[in-house]
Amino acid sequence: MPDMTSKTDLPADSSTAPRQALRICNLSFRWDATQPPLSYPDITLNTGEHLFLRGPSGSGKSTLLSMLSGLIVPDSGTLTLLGKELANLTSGQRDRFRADHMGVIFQQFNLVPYLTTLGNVMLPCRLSEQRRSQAMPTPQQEAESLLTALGIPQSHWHRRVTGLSVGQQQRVAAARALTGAPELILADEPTSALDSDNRDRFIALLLELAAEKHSSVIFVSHDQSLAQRFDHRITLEVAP
Ligand SMILES: Nc1ncnc2c1ncn2[C@@H]1O[C@H](COP(=O)(O)OP(=O)(O)OP(=O)(O)O)[C@@H](O)[C@H]1O
Repeated sequence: MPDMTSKTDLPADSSTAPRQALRICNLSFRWDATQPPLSYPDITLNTGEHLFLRGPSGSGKSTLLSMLSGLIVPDSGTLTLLGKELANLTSGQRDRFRADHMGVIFQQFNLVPYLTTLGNVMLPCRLSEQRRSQAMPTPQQEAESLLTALGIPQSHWHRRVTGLSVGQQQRVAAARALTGAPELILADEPTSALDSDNRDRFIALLLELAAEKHSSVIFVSHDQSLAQRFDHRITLEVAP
């Protein structure tokens, strides 16, 4: 695997930050001892800011999201989320931290097929007391208002989520990520199944709803045309 270099327009540090959502310093990760490590630029992201992360296939975007969500731990460097150094937490504590503070939108949505649309959106509130207490005014009412904002007709709310179209499932996954106002939203290529009109509408809504909830968004995509919508942009590169 080739070395990776990266370009960023972010400051490496910001001592005047109101509150840091994310700070990455000298971060690297190696999947395999025979390969050179993936290394990352230093990043500081304040609460409520959003970051667009792009780069070619193999440049390490998904690996970074796996580190951010606490599924894997860095080999070196530090990764601090909401003031907590993730490497100092046990794997159980990282799972709890993820449930309490992160909404994740995967490329394949990862919706629970036997639950209804509403059941999927309310799931984070079943798994986290903190998310439940932040769902306003109640988990169900918040889920309904998110689904309305994201254009999912009421007639679909009590149906199994697998009966919805791909574009609708994508928006359900966004509603689930936003419910209970997590401080961080991680979105991995969430618009790959959408045409350009729907994609633009989806991103505008995602950023608007995240702003209402004061959530920071880290959005991964290959699609350069989306970059201007975000406060900050990072490009990861695979060196030749
Ligand atoms: N589970 C894994 N085991 C071993 N190597 C892995 C694993 N996941 C990723 N890699 C390797 O790490 C490197 C970065 O992969 P990663 O999936 O993070 O890149 P990416 O930028 O997200 O790519 P894509 O845009 O294709 O999703 C690649 O060389 C890949 O082969």
